[in-house]
Amino acid sequence: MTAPAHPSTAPLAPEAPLPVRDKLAALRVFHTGPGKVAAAAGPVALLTFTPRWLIPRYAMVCSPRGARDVLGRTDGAFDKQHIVHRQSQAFGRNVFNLPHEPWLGRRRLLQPLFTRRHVAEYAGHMSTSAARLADDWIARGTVDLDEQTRRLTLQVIGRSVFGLDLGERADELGPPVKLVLQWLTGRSRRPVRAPGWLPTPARHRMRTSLGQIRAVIDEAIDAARMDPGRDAGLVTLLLAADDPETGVRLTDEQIRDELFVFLIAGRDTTSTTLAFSLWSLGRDPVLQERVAQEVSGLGPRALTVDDLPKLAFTARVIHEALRLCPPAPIIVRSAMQDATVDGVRIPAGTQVIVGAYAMHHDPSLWSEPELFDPDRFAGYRPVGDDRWRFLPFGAGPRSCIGDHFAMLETTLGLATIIGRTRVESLDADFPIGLPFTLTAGGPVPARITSRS
Ligand code: HEM
Repeated sequence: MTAPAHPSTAPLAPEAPLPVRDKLAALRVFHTGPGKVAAAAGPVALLTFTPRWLIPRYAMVCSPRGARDVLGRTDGAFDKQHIVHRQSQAFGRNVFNLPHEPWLGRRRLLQPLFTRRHVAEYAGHMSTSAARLADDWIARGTVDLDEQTRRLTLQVIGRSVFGLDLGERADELGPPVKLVLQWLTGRSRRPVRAPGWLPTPARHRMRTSLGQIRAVIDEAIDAARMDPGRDAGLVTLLLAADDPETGVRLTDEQIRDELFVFLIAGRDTTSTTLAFSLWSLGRDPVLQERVAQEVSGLGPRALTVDDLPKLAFTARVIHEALRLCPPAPIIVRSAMQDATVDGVRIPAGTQVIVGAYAMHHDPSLWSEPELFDPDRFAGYRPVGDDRWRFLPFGAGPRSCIGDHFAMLETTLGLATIIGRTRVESLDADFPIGLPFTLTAGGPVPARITSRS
């Protein structure tokens, strides 16, 4: 896309007319914060603090045009230099956190591994795992959808990405993954912190967790290298991948860093989407019946990637879950130069927050935004600015590389579970928690019965 009007001709974005306390709260409560700033100051607003040398200036962007002007830039004008990206480099430099220049080649190398065709090759494990889990739920009677979908997605990532049957170890990996995410959230929400060399208990716990995760990753790389012919998932493709322009391959350390981010970026996001979808259907028997009927039309067998075109309503349920409960409620960048965003100027050095959750809940962009209505996505083919109002996977050059993988997993997972079970949500609210990605903040209890 072309760059918007030159920033020197645009007026400076307005400062949000809010007390410091409310500005800080808007930064800490990732999902609803940007919407509150937009209500007070309009779709693009600055949050300036003193002292300026200690706390950077922020901008909140909550309009589709604003999102386009930030996320659509292909020249690195809004780069991944935000504190969250720098902090996450403690876990390695990967396609998620690399700045623009080194990112270009890395994404070029990885992109072919995430096309629909490739994903279909290594990501077919969802139905089997989901069917096993659903039968276990029926035996239990009552389950916590949050805990259970986290287990499921870790199992599936274990098989599809690492080529490992994690079995019981999937449960063991849950706590270290959670701790690493919590550490990252804590660091990015606190502008003032202990110096890097200080051995705090939190750092010690984080390093231990990191070691546990890395041990599994190393095991996956070794196993794939020893037996390249086996069904070893994405890791096998990573070992063989090269940059289509330069022919350069990834080093073992780079492969390890990429696998790490696939685990961190792909686990809680997909599990929350599944948990929220199941909870929503568990509150609405009519919608749930429509999913069940769609699945029963396919016959009593394990679902495969070829069934996706026939699971259109199930996919709409997933989209609606991603709208109401986007696992990435905000998308953050740093302005590397002065830039025009939705007609106003954002100065270089500003930390920019695009409010995806705020736009997904904006009544001027969606009718009855709080209503769970999957049919709003029937025939949804957004064009022009409209396509920037729905950002579950981000947008522009740095949009989610795992979007096909995530849609495949969640659609097959939801269809398989609803095809076998009736879900009745026992709580009227879905508890929102915020450890980095938007996840459930507590148990999501549901009563499960068999459909057969
Ligand atoms: C429902 C599931 C998922 C959601 C909602 C989601 C959401 C997102 C979003 C919003 C971004 C853009 C972040 C930004 O612009 O700063 C992103 C980037 C990314 N996601 Fe996902 N994601 C999901 C699943 C996955 C999976 C399964 C994987 C890997 C297997 C993955 C890997 C990544 C990576 C590597 C990036 C960085 C891409 C880049 O900067 O080039 N995600 N994701």
